[in-house]
Amino acid sequence: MTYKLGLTGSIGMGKSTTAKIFAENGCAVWDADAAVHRLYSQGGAAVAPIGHAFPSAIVDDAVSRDRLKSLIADYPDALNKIESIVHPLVAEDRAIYLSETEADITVLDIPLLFETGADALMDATVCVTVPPETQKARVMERGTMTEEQFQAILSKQLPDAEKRARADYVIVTDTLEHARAQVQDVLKDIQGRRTNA
Ligand SMILES: CC(C)(COP(=O)(O)OP(=O)(O)OC[C@H]1O[C@@H](n2cnc3c(N)ncnc32)[C@H](O)[C@@H]1O)[C@@H](O)C(=O)NCCC(=O)NCCS
Ligand SMILES: Nc1ncnc2c1ncn2[C@@H]1O[C@H](COP(=O)(O)OP(=O)(O)OP(=O)(O)O)[C@@H](O)[C@H]1O
Repeated sequence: MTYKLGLTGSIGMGKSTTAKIFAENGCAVWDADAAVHRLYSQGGAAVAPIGHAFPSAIVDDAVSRDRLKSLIADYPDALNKIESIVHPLVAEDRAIYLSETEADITVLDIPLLFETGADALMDATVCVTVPPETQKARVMERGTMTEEQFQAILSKQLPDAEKRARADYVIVTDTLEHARAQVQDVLKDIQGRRTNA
């Protein structure tokens, strides 16, 4: 059975970039945000239930993220309702992926790893981190969110310090070289433990 390595970190901390480095080192990667993109697209399983709860969120038979973001800005509680629809569908997508993968190690990029209790299903966990000023600058640089939207998402996430305390491994994503070296250290450690087990 594949070794399940849960990868988390707050918004903009470097999960996707670090997941890519794990993939370059031979790991399979399942990405929760990418699963949400599939679920929201035409024919995706979230389109009907989101449309039922928020008819204005549907554009061209798909869930519009821009419409969702303005709904959340107007009604902050909308995010809880969206989560209650989306999270079970994401968990189903993950279970199917895990049952089919033949990789030795699978990295599961899950922003809400600890918040949703998915950490209990993992063999080990990794938290990516940078100082809060760097985090905010990186998110704002993308230009996809207002400061209010950033704060709304941040307030839904476990604080960075708590994630770091709970994770088995911490990777500082200040530079790519540093992140690559730490990914290799994590993989060496896991492989060592598996051969000694
Ligand atoms: C709020 C939405 C419309 C924003 O879309 P947008 O494309 O601008 O941003 P993106 O999806 O890339 O999210 C940016 C960051 O915020 C995180 N995030 C998204 N939703 C949440 C949430 N409900 N709670 C905490 N963090 C979240 C993402 O994981 C990511 O790290 C979208 O993220 C969404 O529909 N979220 C609800 C589904 C969900 O809970 N996803 C989290 C992973 S399962
Ligand atoms: N090790 C690193 N060195 C330098 N820059 C990095 C590193 N890791 C990530 N970044 C930069 O930080 C930004 C956020 O990274 P990334 O998209 O990987 O974060 P994320 O945690 O997946 O974000 P989100 O939570 O919004 O999905 C990007 O601009 C990326 O280029």
